[in-house]
Amino acid sequence: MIEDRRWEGVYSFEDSPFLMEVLTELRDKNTDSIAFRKGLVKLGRYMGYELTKTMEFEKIKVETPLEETKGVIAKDRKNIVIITVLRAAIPLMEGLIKTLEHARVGIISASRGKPPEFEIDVKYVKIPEIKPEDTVIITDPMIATGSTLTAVIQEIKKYNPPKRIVVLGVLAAPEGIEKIKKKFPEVEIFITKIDRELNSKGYILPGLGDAGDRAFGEPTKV
Ligand SMILES: O=P(O)(O)OC[C@H]1O[C@H](OP(=O)(O)OP(=O)(O)O)[C@H](O)[C@@H]1O
Ligand SMILES: O=c1cc[nH]c(=O)[nH]1
Ligand SMILES: [Mg+2]
Repeated sequence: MIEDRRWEGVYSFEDSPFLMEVLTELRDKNTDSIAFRKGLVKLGRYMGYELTKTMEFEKIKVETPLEETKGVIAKDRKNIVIITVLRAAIPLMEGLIKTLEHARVGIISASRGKPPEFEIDVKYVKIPEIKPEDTVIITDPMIATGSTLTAVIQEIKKYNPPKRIVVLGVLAAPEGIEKIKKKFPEVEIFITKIDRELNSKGYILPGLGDAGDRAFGEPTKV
């Protein structure tokens, strides 16, 4: 995990050969949706484990069948709310919850409109109670313009303030991170890799394409 020099509280995982290998598979246009979803599950699981390194653990004593020794007990790990942003975050959440098994899960649907406005349509919000000791992990694989996450964070701010708000994703464009950190400086971002830029249609370059479509197929218009 490396803190990016451009912002405070923004971490990438370019130092992890395992994550870079999974990301390479996700980027490959020949990766089908089964392998793509599996890749997202793997990333979620591993990044959930990495996130525990930033959490509070308490030292305790433990009795083995032979003698007493020192141990630890997770505090923060038991106070987690994962917010899944539909659609593409579903496999990422599936992986995350394997490492953070105590988490309560909220769902938000947010779909991004056409350029240049990229209007965000939030239609479905089901969030469990948020307590002051909670870490809220918003999971969405792509931070492009940052408009979706801005709308999602605004939605979460309507609830009780948690101890931490953390964003966990796969790829981000610098523009998107800049937008979120400017509006919500307290929000921490953990992202597999920060890419170069956005194209005129708001896609991340080099990116991996449309994460929702690659995981679940292109939606049909009726
Ligand atoms: O930072 P932004 O510019 O707002 O873009 C990022 C959003 O775009 C994608 O969702 P999309 O709207 O394509 O929905 P989908 O997951 O259903 O495909 C992605 O999963 C993010 O939520
Ligand atoms: O590159 C991008 C940008 C937004 N949403 C995606 O799924 N991919
Ligand atoms: Mg999409």
